[in-house]
Amino acid sequence: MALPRVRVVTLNAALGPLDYRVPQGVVAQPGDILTVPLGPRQLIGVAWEPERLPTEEVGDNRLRPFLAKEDVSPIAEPLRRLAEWTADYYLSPLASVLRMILPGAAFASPRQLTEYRPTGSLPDRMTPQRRQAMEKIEGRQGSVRELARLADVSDGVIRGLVNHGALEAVAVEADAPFSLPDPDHAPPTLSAEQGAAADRLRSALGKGFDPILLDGVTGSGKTEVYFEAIAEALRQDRQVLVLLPEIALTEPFLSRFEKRFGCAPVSWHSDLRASERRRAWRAIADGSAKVVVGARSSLFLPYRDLGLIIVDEAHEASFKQEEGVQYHARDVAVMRGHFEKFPVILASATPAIETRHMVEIGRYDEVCLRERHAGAQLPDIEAVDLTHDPPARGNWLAPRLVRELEANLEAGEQSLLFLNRRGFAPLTLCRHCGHRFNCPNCTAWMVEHRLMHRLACHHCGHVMPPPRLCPECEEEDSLVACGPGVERIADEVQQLFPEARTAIVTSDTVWSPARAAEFVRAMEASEIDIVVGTQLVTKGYHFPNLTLVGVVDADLGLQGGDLRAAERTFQQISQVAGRAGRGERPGRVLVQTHDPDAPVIAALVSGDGPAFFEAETEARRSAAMPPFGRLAAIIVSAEDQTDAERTAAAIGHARPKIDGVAIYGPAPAPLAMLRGRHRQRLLVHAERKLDVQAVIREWLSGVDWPAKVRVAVDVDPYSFV
Ligand SMILES: Nc1ncnc2c1ncn2[C@@H]1O[C@H](COP(=O)(O)OP(=O)(O)OP(=O)(O)O)[C@@H](O)[C@H]1O
Ligand SMILES: [Zn+2]
Repeated sequence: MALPRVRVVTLNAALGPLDYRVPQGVVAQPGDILTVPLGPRQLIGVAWEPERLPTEEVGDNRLRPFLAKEDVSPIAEPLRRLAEWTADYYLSPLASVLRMILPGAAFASPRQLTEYRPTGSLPDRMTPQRRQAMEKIEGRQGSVRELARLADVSDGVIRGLVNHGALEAVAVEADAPFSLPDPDHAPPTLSAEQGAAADRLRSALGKGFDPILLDGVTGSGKTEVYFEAIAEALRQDRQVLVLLPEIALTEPFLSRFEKRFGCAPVSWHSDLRASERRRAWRAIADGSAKVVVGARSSLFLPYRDLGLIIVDEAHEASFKQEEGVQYHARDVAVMRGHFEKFPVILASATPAIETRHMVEIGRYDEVCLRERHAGAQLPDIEAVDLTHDPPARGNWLAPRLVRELEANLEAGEQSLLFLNRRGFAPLTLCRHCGHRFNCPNCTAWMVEHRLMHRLACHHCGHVMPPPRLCPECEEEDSLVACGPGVERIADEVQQLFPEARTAIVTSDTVWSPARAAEFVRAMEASEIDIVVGTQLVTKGYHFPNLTLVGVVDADLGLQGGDLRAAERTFQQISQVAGRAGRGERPGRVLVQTHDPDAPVIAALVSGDGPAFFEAETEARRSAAMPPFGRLAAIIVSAEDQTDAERTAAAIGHARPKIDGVAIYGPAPAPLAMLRGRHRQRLLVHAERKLDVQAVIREWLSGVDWPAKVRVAVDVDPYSFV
């Protein structure tokens, strides 16, 4: 008789499925999480249905027993199916998907652990490193390793601070339970329109798969309305996941949630400490974490009884993961609802063409909110033609916008200037010889950050101090900043209105939920008059006293010929415009452009979004672009240029000749070098009905390449660099 055996997928993407013997007296079912031996190592893996993962059978005599069954809930069948679907669709190893279900922190730490926090006293001897550490740590708490990483110092510096009494140990109970949100804590009084929408969402709960687009203008109360769906899920004792596009949005969400439900939800994002991660993961898996709010990585966690997913700001491109498994969290959220049979709500004021199309063909239902809450009006949008009304020399704000800022300051109202560029200037060059500062690792300019006093590459993070001499011609003080970033706009505002209180809001200044909370507090306390920010401030926030929005450069996003450039510009400007006039006073929006006749600008000004989307949709349809056709990018990269070129050429050479598929390239990717790797790209354009993954899988399986070359496939790409 054959020995009882189990097939295991480990979390190591380089390994295929492995078979183990089931030790006597133990039962192993698909989904169980096991510790298995591999040579001298121990690995975590998941038991899987053997018939779904065919592999070469190992004889009974070579079968080793697995070591242990982990004391956590097994991965349920629908989640196993979702993992397989994700791996297949995005052409990724199943192991890489499992790593998102079972992140390291889930098992690592013990029940009780030690963390450290500032005591308030400083050591007698203050080294620059110690000072840096204490500044960066601020009021935070974490393990030695976490604080060291946070402060960008060695573990030794942190230990030194502990020994000198500047940091003290705290014992943390790793698995303390979370509070339960109360669906009846403080329900709002909904308007008739909101009430009807909430009814529709509530009625979807507990009845199976039901994807719904919640399409409501900015400030219409989408959040209030989907909170009612959350309340219903809580009454049915199901778990809920709310996906947000950025962790900076988490904090305002938490406090709003707490007002409605009496306690904060469980959050999951990259800023969590290991202890918080373990605690959240365990509560998610045992079902005691009722409502989870998180970034896209929270989508794959093993919820015990998920009954609803809400994707807020569902049009946001940041839901697309650009590394590892290159999945789109919005699309996988819908698939999760399909496998686990629950409703999925996509909330947006500017839904993506892909999502609208799903509504059009009847796959998704649509619920609309057409009015702002409490009679607030949508702001007027006006174009400022920079050709006719140019800014003063060396400045970036047109006289018309400056006058409006002044009027707003006098009226004691807040203003927001939007420019999607971090730093002071995107390009630095030598006025004497024309030398440009490029990143040594990337095809990109070094961006000047005056606040941090350095030049930085936004692709790889390479930094250098701004040199006094030009490295090319050695001319002194010859470097000039070209073009504006938010810091430069903030400088201009300071010069125009020295008395105004300004704040710069970018990922450099608001990098954590705590920072975001501080920004919200300062805005609400009217400690800020003018905010200068990147896309980080365009969504989610609700500041009633914010009445003027200026878009510094509406043409910026239209450069580069990206498939979604116009759509994204429309979404971004509508979103940022939507921050204005949310309270009692009406808002106004000035959009600076060199091309007021461009269809996207004209549509924003006339308010005719539907016509713009229709024209964009038709353009996509006639070019058979997504969602009417399919795209996939194959990126070949290597440290050595010739290696990358050779493999790309071999892949190009083996290209399949199939009706309905066009293959472009290989050619150097627009970002020809990234993090020190040379990149070649092929683009696959296929008819909608074609199984493009099967074509690519078959194609690449016939080509070999050296281990130092990386070949990544990006299915449904959002980035074309
Ligand atoms: N029925 C209601 N009762 C009380 N306050 C409400 C109600 N509906 C909306 N609000 C308030 O109006 C403001 C805007 O609502 P909310 O943020 O939910 O809109 P939104 O559609 O999600 O906005 P956006 O898409 O612009 O982020 C919030 O401060 C919210 O608390
Ligand atoms: Zn770089």
